[in-house]
Amino acid sequence: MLTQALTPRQIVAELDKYIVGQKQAKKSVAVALRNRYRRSLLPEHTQDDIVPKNILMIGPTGVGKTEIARRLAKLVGAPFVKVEATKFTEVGYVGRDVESMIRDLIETSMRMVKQERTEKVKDKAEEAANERIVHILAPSQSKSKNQRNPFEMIFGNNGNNSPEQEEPEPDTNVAERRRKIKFDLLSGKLEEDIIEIDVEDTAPNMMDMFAGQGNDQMGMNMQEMFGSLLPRRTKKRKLPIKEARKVLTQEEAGKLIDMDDVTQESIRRAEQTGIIFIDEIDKVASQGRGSGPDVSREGVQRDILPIVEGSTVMTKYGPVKTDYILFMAAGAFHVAKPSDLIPELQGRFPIRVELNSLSLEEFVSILTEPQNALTKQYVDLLRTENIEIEFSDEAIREIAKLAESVNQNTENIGARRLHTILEKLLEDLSYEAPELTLERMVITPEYVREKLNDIALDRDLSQYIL
Ligand SMILES: Nc1ncnc2c1ncn2[C@@H]1O[C@H](COP(=O)(O)OP(=O)(O)OP(=O)(O)O)[C@@H](O)[C@H]1O
Repeated sequence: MLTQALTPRQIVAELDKYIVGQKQAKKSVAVALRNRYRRSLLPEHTQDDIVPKNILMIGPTGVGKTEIARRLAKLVGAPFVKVEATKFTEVGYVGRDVESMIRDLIETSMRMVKQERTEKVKDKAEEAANERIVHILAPSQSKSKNQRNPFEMIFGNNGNNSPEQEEPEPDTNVAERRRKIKFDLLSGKLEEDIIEIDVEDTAPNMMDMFAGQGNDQMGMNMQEMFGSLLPRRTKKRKLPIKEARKVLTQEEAGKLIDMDDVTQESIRRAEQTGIIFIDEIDKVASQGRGSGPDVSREGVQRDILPIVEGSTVMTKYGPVKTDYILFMAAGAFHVAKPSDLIPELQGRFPIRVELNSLSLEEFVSILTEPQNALTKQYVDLLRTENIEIEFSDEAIREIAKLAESVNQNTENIGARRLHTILEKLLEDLSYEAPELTLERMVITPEYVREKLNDIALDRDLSQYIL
């Protein structure tokens, strides 16, 4: 993929568009990604000797760890999943469940590839869908007049094809009618007309009901395994033509896409470019040779280890090798230290980066600079109600200060605090917007104080509201 050829500097520049600060972390992930590209240029036998160097991100909550990983994946079109390591310590989880992260990755990969392929055949599929609509609106006379024997349709009629048994050509009237309908259809005249179509029935069937839970854990599914042997069930639905076209286009696209190819490409992409983000890894680090919870925490690390070291996981799409998947683990490490992880796992995450707590200045930048900055989002949303809001620079500073002080006085949740504060700040305006007649509104520091001071200064209140 072309974007993989981005230089580390270009990758950092791309990340800068969305994430404020955290220079070191951006650099490290950029290098890890570039190394992957470098590896792909090497001869195959050398490639196999080079394993990706996984990254351990250390930093408090809400400072951009997940955001960096997610943006990186998006940048290069890599399948991405995030899991919480603590999930595997929950009651009911057993060792093999850690493999679900690979199954989730392959599902993500399948979805991406399927979507891309669907996009490619979209025009053709829509054409076929239109053709089907025309045939439904103007069925051929032969079928409607003398329905063929269904057995004959399935088994043929042993070559006894006498001329009168052959399906007559649709007569010129039908052809003419179809031509006219097609013209109306394509010029958009029929969009609201109701039409009845046969759609595939996706409701669970008896096979699935008998299959129970066990198969699900293997990532298997009876319908998928035997689906092709069973007759496809359809049901009739009445829809406006514009909706029916969407359904039929999906179906037609499905016929045009080579699913074996999609599966192979998805596996390749997950294996070679996949990124798995394992959050809260510090929560499964154990201190001292404990018993009870410590044992289970160490157990989770031991379960994760083979996946990170490189192994093969069975999925319903086939075996998936984990050797070249890029793993990023993250944690606050307030109590446990990276050295409390089992040594083998420490060795698999040789790149360590620290992410800093965000400063007041950084809060100001987060509010205004990223392409999807929070204040821009609210401006866009309220514009749909014909209200142009504008945040004065001082108001932004006031919001940032409030966020910082609430973080200090309650729990420090980093930039996430900006989300809750802004939501509260604009709550009344968002509620009243449809009835307001103003066209422009400037959010001033006074407005911020008026809306938020009472809550922000009251520790108990802000714990619940902000
Ligand atoms: N440096 C940053 N620049 C821009 N936005 C940020 C930054 N840090 C955090 N955010 C915003 O805060 C939200 C939470 O950040 P993120 O999910 O990256 O937290 P995290 O560090 O991974 O914490 P956790 O480990 O608790 O998930 C994101 O949705 C993002 O919008």
